Amino acid sequence: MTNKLYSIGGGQMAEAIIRAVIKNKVFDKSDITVNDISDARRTLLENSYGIATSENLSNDDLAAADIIMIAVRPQDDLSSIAKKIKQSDTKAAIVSIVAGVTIDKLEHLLDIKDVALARIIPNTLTDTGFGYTGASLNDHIEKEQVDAFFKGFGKVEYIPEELIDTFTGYAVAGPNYVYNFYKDLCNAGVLAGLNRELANKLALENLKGAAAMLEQTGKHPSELLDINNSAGGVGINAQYELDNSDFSAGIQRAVMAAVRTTKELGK
Ligand SMILES: NC(=O)C1=CN([C@@H]2O[C@H](COP(=O)(O)OP(=O)(O)OC[C@H]3O[C@@H](n4cnc5c(N)ncnc54)[C@H](O)[C@@H]3O)[C@@H](O)[C@H]2O)C=CC1
Ligand SMILES: O=C(O)[C@@H]1CCC=N1
Repeated sequence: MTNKLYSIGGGQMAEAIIRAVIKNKVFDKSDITVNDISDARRTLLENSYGIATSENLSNDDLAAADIIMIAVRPQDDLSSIAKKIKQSDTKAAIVSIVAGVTIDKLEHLLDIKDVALARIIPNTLTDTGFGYTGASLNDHIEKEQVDAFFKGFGKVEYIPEELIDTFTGYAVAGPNYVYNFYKDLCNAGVLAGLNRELANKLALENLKGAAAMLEQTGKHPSELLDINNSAGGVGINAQYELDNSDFSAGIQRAVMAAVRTTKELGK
């Protein structure tokens, strides 16, 4: 792929995407430019990845791009950014990674006739090859314009836009729930008397192994729990305490809060 990628915003998520697409040879570093208002971010991106950066949005850069990625936060000045994109007369496909902001709102802000637009929600697992990006396309973009780019930083699931906030709170915030579970499991091991290193190692192995069991067997977790919990035994006693706690509802409330916040941020 020899296209040019121009990212407006070079924060944590843009950096993770850029690192992956360079590593996976979807873009050459010489074909990537990042515009960011932060001196510190521009310096870090130049030094770490050898890509070009710019402090201001230039018409020439925007016009030369094949893909323009909007990677600022929902609270940032999207309106001025959209105006500058329009002024450049660019023919680039616009890809927004901004959580919560709808295609309708983006089309309205950009005010470009038949603009080719994708709203995506990338996953932070970009370095691992795991993690789905959720992508919704408007009526003027061809999947082929962006598919290779999206696959350059993980897996992609094309979904109707009405699902994208749910996808964000559930799947994109998903590693957070797992990190929390891992943290608490490790602490439980330390509480029970294992040293930190051993507790962490055993918990990580179990996370990977349990995921592999779910994937390989295709069984519902309740079936696997039935195998593991012998009558009157260790597992069923642990199960009783989990069932008697806020464990299930806590996870479900957290996901619902994440979905709700995604919707609120986009307003
Ligand atoms: N961090 C995450 O896990 C995920 C983030 N996102 C979305 O990605 C977007 C960026 O998130 P992060 O990278 O985490 O935030 P961040 O705060 O690390 O990055 C935002 C960057 O935009 C720059 N910026 C702000 N206003 C600007 C402007 N007018 N012109 C140019 N640059 C400007 C800031 O200096 C900063 O470097 C957000 O909209 C977020 O919803 C989407 C999926 C996951
Ligand atoms: O918390 C955040 O801002 C990002 C956006 C979606 C998931 N995490």
